[in-house]
Amino acid sequence: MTLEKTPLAGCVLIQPHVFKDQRGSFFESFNQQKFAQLYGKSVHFVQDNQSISSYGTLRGLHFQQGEYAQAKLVRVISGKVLDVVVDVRKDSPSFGQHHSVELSGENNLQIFIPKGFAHGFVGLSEKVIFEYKCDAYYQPSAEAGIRFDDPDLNIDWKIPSEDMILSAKDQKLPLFNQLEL
Ligand SMILES: Cc1cn([C@H]2C[C@H](O)[C@@H](COP(=O)(O)OP(=O)(O)O[C@H]3O[C@H](C)C(=O)[C@H](O)[C@H]3O)O2)c(=O)[nH]c1=O
Repeated sequence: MTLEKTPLAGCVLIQPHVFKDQRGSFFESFNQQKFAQLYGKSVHFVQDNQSISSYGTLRGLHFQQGEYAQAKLVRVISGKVLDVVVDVRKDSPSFGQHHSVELSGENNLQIFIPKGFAHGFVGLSEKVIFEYKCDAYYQPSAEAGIRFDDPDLNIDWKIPSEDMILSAKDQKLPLFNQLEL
């Protein structure tokens, strides 16, 4: 397992070590002790989520606020996404900046997203099975979000807008400069 920093403080990429043999492959998708040794801080996840999306499905940008803020460890079990995180920590040097990375069932790459980030992804393959761990429980009353096409963020989602599939909720999310953080 190796860890690589991103330009956003606290947000890191994790590359598990994949064991391959004549049967196929194996890797530890999460190991609390190894994570803490590499990251320098422990994390205690309490909820695992899975979503299945078709090509063009864009989920996000979402985050939970206050005491319900979630750190997440996200990965793609099969398929491919462009995963995007936005730093919404007002006191952060990278406040308002975003980082995107391709996660896939092929590269097994994971991204650890600390509390204080909005998160979203768009499906780049025909079908995506997406799995992520959260260190705080789902709390609908604490949900917040940013419109995917926010002009200040200017995120390149890599697919034509006419291919995008969004929930009614996500289509009505506020712009970044309308957030009360
Ligand atoms: C997030 C969540 C949702 N739900 C229920 C609420 C809805 O009835 C249904 C679908 O929820 P939603 O449309 O918010 O699902 P996504 O658009 O995939 O939301 C996720 O999208 C981005 C990528 C994230 O990082 C967030 O963790 C999460 O907000 O599942 C639950 O019961 N528990 C949960 O933890």
